[in-house]
Amino acid sequence: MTAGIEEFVARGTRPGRRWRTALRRPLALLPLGYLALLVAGSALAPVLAPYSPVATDLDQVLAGPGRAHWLGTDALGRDVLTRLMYGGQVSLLHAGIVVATVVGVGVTGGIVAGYLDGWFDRAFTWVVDVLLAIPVLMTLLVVLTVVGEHQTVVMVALGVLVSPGLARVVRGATLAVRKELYVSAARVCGLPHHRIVTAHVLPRIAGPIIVQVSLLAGGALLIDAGLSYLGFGAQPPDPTWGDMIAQAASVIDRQPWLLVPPGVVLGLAILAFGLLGDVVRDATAEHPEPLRDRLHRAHRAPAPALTPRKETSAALLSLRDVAVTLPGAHGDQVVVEDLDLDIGRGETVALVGESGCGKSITGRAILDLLPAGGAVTAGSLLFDGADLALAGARAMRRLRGSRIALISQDPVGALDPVFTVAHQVGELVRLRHGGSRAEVRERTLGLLDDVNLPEPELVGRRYPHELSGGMAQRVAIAMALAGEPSLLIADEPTTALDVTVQAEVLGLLRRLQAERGMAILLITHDWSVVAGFCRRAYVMYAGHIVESGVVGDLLARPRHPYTEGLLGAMPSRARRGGRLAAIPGTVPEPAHWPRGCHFAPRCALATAECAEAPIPVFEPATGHRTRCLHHIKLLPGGERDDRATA
Ligand SMILES: Nc1ncnc2c1ncn2[C@@H]1O[C@H](COP(=O)(O)OP(=O)(O)OP(=O)(O)O)[C@@H](O)[C@H]1O
Repeated sequence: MTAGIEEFVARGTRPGRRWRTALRRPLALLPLGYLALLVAGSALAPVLAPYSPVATDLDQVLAGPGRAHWLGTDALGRDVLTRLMYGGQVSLLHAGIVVATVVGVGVTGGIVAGYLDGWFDRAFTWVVDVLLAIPVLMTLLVVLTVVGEHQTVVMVALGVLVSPGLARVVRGATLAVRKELYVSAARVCGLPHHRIVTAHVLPRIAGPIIVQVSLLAGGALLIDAGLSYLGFGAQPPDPTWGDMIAQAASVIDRQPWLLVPPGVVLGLAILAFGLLGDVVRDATAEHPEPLRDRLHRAHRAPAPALTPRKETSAALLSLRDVAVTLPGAHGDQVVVEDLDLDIGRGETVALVGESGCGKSITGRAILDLLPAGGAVTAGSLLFDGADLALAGARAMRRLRGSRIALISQDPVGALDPVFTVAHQVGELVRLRHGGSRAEVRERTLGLLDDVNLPEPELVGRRYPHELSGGMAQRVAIAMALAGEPSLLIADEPTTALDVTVQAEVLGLLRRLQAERGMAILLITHDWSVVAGFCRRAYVMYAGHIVESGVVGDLLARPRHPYTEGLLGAMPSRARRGGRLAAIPGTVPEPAHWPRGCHFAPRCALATAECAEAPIPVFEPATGHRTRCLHHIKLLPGGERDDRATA
């Protein structure tokens, strides 16, 4: 891609620039200019208006437009232009109050509810539903009867009454953006909530909000005029546009012209707000969706040689008897149970198993990023000696991204599509290390260079949709490294990449781990990745760790039928010309876990006692554990040194 095209793409995708360009179009300039004229005319009325708004001239009653009175006079001989200017003060102020209330109540509430989810969202949705059931006009009339003379209160009440509709739209939009991987990634990186909302959520939902608010502003002007028309607005002799229309209507048979100035001014103001909304909607609609299905570049590179790993025995992360519960269709459901897992400093450990076994949920439990309603309901999660389960949300936020980082299987989705690579990496560098612009830039480029991105400056200027899958994963790794974590959780980091790029990314992770002494928990279902990358592995099945040990031992002497079945399904282990062995059946949903061994219904070795009670953990060899009653049968002439550890 040439620099010119890149510049064009960048110009086309950055929301701020797109909006500025959109707002410079004639279609936008016209309503903007008109509204600016109205605001300036009203604000400067005391200086610019030719007469006093209440000055009467009974010799000039119902005069048409002329030199003395450009827009004529009303039934009391008051200057129409002057009253239009002063009337604008009231009408525009009232519309402003309604809009401010809607933004304060509806927009802010909708964003907070959609972003926080959980009990606040449920309570907010309930309140919104109740408010939506209240008839706006009738309630407004009641408010007018009670506090009619306090127009500000009336307008605030109107704002509150019309807020629920917008709150729902905003909540829905925020909820959708919140589920985007790049928002989760921002949370994993430890960005504070207010920064995530302002930098990553708001830009994505600002379009619909502005469209709705501009339409509401026009609607508020109309309602305000309607109330004045009905005599509920500001009291005479103060002018309002609605009151001027009402007075013109009463003398329409004597001077029809009198209806034209306030009618046209009001009508054009409503039209201007509507047009502005259209322009913003068009600008938003032109925003291209990120191209997530970009082709990955395949480079024919030899598999990187294994480099020695720095490993020590001291446990950095130690999980004991951990249980995780998630909300299910029939109430809370245990999805991870009785889980023990250790990772030493600088160690690379795999968590391996089929889809749906609970690997990702385990990773998310460590990061305190469980789905809404999920919780660690038993056990301890010690990280560097401190229990994460007791750490509290604030401490976890500080820990995420700095001491523990995450990379996921969808690197493009983990990047915010509206910011450049350098902006996103730089944001984390600034958060973690502070420093001047130049220092942040230097560190950012250093990180991009560290992850082997060619021409870091050029890549830094790109947007996520301009990256290949491999490049995006390198950027995600650079972001994870920004806080110099001591533990990196890599959740299927190479699943979405083609084989050659997979090898490059694994090689990169291996180099970074060796250089930085960082521990890695690799979540995967791919034994070839485990074999080439990890020292130890935990095999997970239906919420249980069923076997763990040094990878070489697991590959050579699996002690659980599930591990044996998984290894048998590896293409590299299949006999030439033979069929791939597959484990019959599928992983059961947590609601259908058997009482005893979870694997029993799919296991060829299962006996009646497997189904009777939970299976204890055995340690047939030092450091090699299995949750199988029949593990001896897996070794011809099996060893008889079993010790139950649980
Ligand atoms: N947001 C959620 N709400 C309720 N249940 C969930 C949620 N996410 C996952 N689960 C359930 O938790 C269990 C474990 O899922 P998890 O995603 O951890 O599996 P996994 O082994 O990582 O699989 P995959 O490799 O497909 O991600 C599954 O039964 C799944 O249905």
